[in-house]
Amino acid sequence: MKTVEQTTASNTALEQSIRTILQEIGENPNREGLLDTPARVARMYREVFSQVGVNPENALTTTFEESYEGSILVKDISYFTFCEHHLIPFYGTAHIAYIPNGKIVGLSKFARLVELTAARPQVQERMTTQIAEAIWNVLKPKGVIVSLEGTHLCMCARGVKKPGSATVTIVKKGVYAEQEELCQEFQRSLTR
Ligand SMILES: Nc1nc2c(ncn2[C@@H]2O[C@H](COP(=O)(O)OP(=O)(O)OP(=O)(O)O)[C@@H](O)[C@H]2O)c(=O)[nH]1
Ligand SMILES: [Zn+2]
Repeated sequence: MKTVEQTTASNTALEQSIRTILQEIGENPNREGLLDTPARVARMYREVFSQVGVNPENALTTTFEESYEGSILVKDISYFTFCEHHLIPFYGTAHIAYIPNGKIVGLSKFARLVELTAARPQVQERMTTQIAEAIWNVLKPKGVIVSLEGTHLCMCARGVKKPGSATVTIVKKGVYAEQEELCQEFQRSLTR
């Protein structure tokens, strides 16, 4: 846990770094429109990177015993995160399905899990894996499948400039890795 003095010092260091970036791109950080920008961007970074180093499993602390034998799908969970290569957003939707093995979790916790993995510099593959592994480790289900659709601004707004391109990642564990028909059922549910 950081002390107030340490937090203030690192806030100041973050603000100073942002001021330096403004100077280095040829801007005048002292002009009126930019005066509050370093503090504002520092606040934003603290917000959007608030879960750096936090274990994704922390989102799944409350579980319930339940003998449900079917699959559970929570789809279209929107997310915003930041590409760790360029520190600009990628965003999209997450779809999560699992087949429990005596233990379930509140539905909102999947959205919390997505939020927790999103609030840090990310790559889409690792975010997908972190979500799947947290569910696999905590609920010990028969199977879990996680799919993320992502639009990467680093591919749209700069570099190759390909707006409209989308990236899909899928991680399967347990029976989803073994039984193709379960994956097909998952895919069909997404298109309904
Ligand atoms: N695999 C993967 N790559 C990503 C993700 N987000 C961004 N990238 C890619 O990260 C790569 C970084 O490549 P570099 O060659 O080091 O950086 P760059 O010169 O800016 O690359 P360009 O984007 O091709 O201009 C780029 O190809 C991005 O498209 C992600 O979530 N997963
Ligand atoms: Zn990027």
